[in-house]
Amino acid sequence: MTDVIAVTGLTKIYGDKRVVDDFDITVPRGAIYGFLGPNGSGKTTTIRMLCGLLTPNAGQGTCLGFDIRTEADRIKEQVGYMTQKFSLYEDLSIRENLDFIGRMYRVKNRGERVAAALDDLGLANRASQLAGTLSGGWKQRLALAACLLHDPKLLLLDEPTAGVDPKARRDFWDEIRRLAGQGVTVLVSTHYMDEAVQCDRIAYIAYGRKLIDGPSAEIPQQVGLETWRVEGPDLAALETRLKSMPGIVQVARFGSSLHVSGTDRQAFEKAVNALKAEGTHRWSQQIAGLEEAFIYLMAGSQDNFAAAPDEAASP
Ligand SMILES: Nc1ncnc2c1ncn2[C@@H]1O[C@H](COP(=O)(O)OP(=O)(O)OP(=O)(O)O)[C@@H](O)[C@H]1O
Repeated sequence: MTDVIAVTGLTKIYGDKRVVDDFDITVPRGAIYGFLGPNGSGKTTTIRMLCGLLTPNAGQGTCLGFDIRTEADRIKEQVGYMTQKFSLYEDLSIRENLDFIGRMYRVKNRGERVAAALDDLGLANRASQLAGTLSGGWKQRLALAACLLHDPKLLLLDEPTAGVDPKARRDFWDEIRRLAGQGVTVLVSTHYMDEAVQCDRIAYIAYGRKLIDGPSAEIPQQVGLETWRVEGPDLAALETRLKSMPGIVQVARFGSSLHVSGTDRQAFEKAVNALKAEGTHRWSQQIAGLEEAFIYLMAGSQDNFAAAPDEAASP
């Protein structure tokens, strides 16, 4: 089995709303697969269908070689799922939480495994502390340790670093890469661009529909942005002007420069050439990166609660 996840047509309907609509995904073994999209776009619902926690209204496929509809129990045994909200018991100690998870998964040599996890975490001397008293970064590390206790082959991480400081996020990603190097497959949802860049592949979802999917290095090309970088005086005023010009679809501030993008080459170049002719700023052509592509996609779909699905069909 080379594909750890292979599903097609996944659909989930709540009331009259298709919160996940005809979703396909293939995740190869050992990949770090980024799952991006605005709030309410259906990422959590999809993750839950993939591991058999939710039954889809339509669609089929396998996770870890097991049928997502009929073999959910087998899938759950081999998946480590880190939920968006801290899901350990705040009023149990760190050790009690790990021990409880170990029991649930019938982990062999449980005492040793829990002790090793506490050592790895650097929490051995605080094992009796209540989990609820840990800081956000430590809670996240504990949650990751807990979902690794049974040696899962697949990690499903739902916004694991939300609200965590940059150092803790970096450490977390070092650990994710180490695990992927050992052959663990990782599907991770995130809103952070610096994390998206670290993924081998990315799927972008809005209103339950997949808008784009590919190797992260190829996403900017798929989005098709032409980009220029502008430096010079009074960028705020220039930004306002640029935003009102036809052909310009995005103006993003990057430090002391603006990255100006368009998708219709002719209209875009006409706008850029008019401003360049004024001679007030330095213009240099830029290859659009994942960051520009991501800002563009996010801007096009904003928050999924804010508009009707038909308005989100294209970014
Ligand atoms: N049990 C449910 N009943 C009704 N609607 C639901 C249910 N679960 C999720 N939804 C709706 O489905 C949509 C997708 O939610 P989901 O949590 O999957 O999105 P998400 O992309 O994970 O969002 P976020 O980034 O905010 O976590 C939302 O509009 C949500 O309100």
